[in-house]
Amino acid sequence: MEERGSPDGDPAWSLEQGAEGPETPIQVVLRVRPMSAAELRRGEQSALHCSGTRTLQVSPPGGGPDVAFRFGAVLDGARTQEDVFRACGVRRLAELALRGFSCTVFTFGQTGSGKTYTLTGPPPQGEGVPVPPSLAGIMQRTFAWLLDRVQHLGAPVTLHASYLEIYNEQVRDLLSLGSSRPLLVRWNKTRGFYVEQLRVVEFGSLEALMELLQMGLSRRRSSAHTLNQASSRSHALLTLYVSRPASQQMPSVDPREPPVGGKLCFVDLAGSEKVAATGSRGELMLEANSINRSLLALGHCLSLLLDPQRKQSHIPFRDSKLTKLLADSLGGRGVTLMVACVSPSAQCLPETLSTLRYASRAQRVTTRPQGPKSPGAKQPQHVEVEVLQLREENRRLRLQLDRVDPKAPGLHGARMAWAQRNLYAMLHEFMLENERLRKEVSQLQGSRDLAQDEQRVLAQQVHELERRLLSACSLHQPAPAPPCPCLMMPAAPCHALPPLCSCPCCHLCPLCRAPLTRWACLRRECHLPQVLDPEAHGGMLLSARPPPWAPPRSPGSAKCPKEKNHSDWTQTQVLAEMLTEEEVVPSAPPLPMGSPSAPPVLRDGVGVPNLAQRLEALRHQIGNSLRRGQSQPPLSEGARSPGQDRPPR
Ligand SMILES: Nc1ncnc2c1ncn2[C@@H]1O[C@H](COP(=O)(O)OP(=O)(O)OP(=O)(O)O)[C@@H](O)[C@H]1O
Repeated sequence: MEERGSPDGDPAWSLEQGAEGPETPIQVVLRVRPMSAAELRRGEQSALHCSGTRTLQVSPPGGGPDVAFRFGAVLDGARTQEDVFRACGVRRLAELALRGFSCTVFTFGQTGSGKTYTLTGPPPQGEGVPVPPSLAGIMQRTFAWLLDRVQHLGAPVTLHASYLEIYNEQVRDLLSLGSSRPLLVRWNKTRGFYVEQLRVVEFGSLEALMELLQMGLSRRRSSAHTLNQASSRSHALLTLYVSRPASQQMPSVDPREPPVGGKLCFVDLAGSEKVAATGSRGELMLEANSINRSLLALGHCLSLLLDPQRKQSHIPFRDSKLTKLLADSLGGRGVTLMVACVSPSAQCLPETLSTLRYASRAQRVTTRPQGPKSPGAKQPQHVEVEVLQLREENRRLRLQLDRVDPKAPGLHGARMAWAQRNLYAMLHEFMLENERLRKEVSQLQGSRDLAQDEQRVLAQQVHELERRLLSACSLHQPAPAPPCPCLMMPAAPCHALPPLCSCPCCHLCPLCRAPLTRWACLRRECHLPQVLDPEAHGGMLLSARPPPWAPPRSPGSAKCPKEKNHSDWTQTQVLAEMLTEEEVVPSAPPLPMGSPSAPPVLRDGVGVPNLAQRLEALRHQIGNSLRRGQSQPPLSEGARSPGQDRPPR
């Protein structure tokens, strides 16, 4: 069977070419499982007929017109696990994950329709009885393909995995080392919704990954009921994180966070069930109610996502843990594939029709896949917009809460308690998030203000030192001083008066290109006449020249790179960047506070020591030139005595 979504001719493949791709619909593949032994025993008839590779024909048992449904691919009961793997195009998703996209495969359908079978294959038939490789599901096949691909990539790739289940609206870690207690679902601006303290395990081989899968599968809740002997009672999410070396991506801000990079998530949803049909009682019934409620919330989000106007505003992803964790896959920046599973039996037709409608709706939902982004890329304004949106949602939730009238008909007993518990929990969680965001915004603003203050102080110091340097130089300068050919400083300090050359632009001698020792050209005598030739340089005024700390001209260039006036050069950002040779990021964490007289210190301790050293060098130079000025006799008439015109210290 041909693989869908192959790179050639598939518009979705162009995703990899841009940071944010076009609107991409959720891909839906429909799988009809074969009649089960029990269904055959009961003599049930098939109500489904696959006509072609993309259309499913539904024939109601009592006659009546057929109904047709079209999907990306329709696979009948004769299709093997390998056919399904190929038809779903999961290799394409894995490839996209390797390129930094966030991809999701989820199975959906009634209980007993074959979701778990499709994703992970049948359960082992006994202790130590291995499942034949031909029955391996989409997950094992994708794992094998991915690890093989990584091996042949020729570039280092790091792989991590996490595995969780949502059982009775509580998140549990299926890979936890100790006892598994419920984990909180949180939200932040870089990760969206995420599970706090979820164990993320690094693995390097297919065997290690298979072990993690088996560990999770064996811990996942399952029970027997009328329609399925091994029915999953929870939604399970296994996520693979693919990260490339630091040179190809930004590192994660928090070492406890999973690495930033591509993601491939497999979601095995618990099946919807009619409690009357499955005969669930007690705990089974509670589980069934919880499963149905979260699937209802998922369906509600899908319906709203279909409405372009609603999509822009509020989608109630917070209504359940499942919708929170699938928010990005459904309405966000992920690439998503849904495998809808149905039973062919006419007895299951109402549930099958419900699945088909659900799946039809899902394939009209679009996402905007987006490549990897730096975690710190968001600007404070974006955070503020998010805070505003969250406040609006907060207000809506309060309204919802107010509307829960204890005397309202139909809202009493357990339902009432459930509604209140959930709304209060949601509200509480939401307010905590809001509070965190507010703190973050004010921290960002504080750090930006500090950085600006700091840049102002540095600019003033450099300006002052520059002034002192120029005034010190003028003490020994023969009048009139011909300008230096490099146009960065008067010529006299550069070549005529050794060893006074202090022009930082002359790392190479502009005439002979020889490296300058102590910033003075060793062969200055031989080209002194050229230097002193007034034709060799444009008559640039000192006030129009960049200050001494301006960057050197590119070797071989006859002109200064770009003429800037003095105020341009003292623009604080430009200044700090040139001196430290790195970008000054206004949103970096706040600076440590120092005494006002202490030399300025930039964040991370990298830039400013550099800057401070340069300032120190400038100070040193001024001192030297002053000392020389004091010890030398006046060079010409009209030259002032050093004591007379000593620059302030
Ligand atoms: N394509 C198939 N070929 C053969 N057997 C299948 C197929 N699909 C499902 N089955 C069998 O049907 C039964 C139910 O399948 P499965 O447990 O995967 O359903 P499910 O949708 O995950 O159910 P639940 O939601 O209750 O967990 C299992 O015994 C499984 O082996």
